[in-house]
Amino acid sequence: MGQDKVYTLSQVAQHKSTKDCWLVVYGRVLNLTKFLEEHPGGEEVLLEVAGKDASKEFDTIGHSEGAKKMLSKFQVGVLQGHSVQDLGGKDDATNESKKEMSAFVIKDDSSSTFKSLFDFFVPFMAASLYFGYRYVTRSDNIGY
Ligand code: HEM
Repeated sequence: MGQDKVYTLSQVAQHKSTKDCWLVVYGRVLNLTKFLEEHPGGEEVLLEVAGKDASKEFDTIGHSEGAKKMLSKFQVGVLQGHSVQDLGGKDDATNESKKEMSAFVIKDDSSSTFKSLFDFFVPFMAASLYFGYRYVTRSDNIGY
């Protein structure tokens, strides 16, 4: 309800009392008035950042997935310049599809390829020279 409404930070700043407490987390404008007393972290911390962007503080605490999913319940709009997808549940699916692809790298070690060719070539040349020499100096070709 009214979640697409766009607010500026100065509009959010008008709501920073115990009876009217808004704040911004991850680009969402949240009305936490009813949540103040229920917040497991206490109402003081929320009132300290009331009317402001509290994304950093929300993050620093290391809120649970459950806490993150609660955000959309209190949402009354979005902060100007932000577009927000619903975090509720979707996040897990997104993370799931982000599973990294591991690349198969065929090791292209050209120096070792060259080395094995060379290893073959040297004895081959040596054998050719040896048998070539034996051939031209063989004792039964004296007719030439
Ligand atoms: C904006 C909406 C917020 C919601 C829905 C929310 C919700 C919650 C929930 C459910 C918990 C219980 C622990 C957990 O599940 O992670 C919690 C704990 C806490 N929250 Fe929040 N919170 C909000 C904002 C904030 C902000 C802005 C601050 C700090 C400025 C804050 C500070 C804390 C602290 C200090 C705790 C206690 C952590 C502990 O005992 O380890 N919360 N909050």
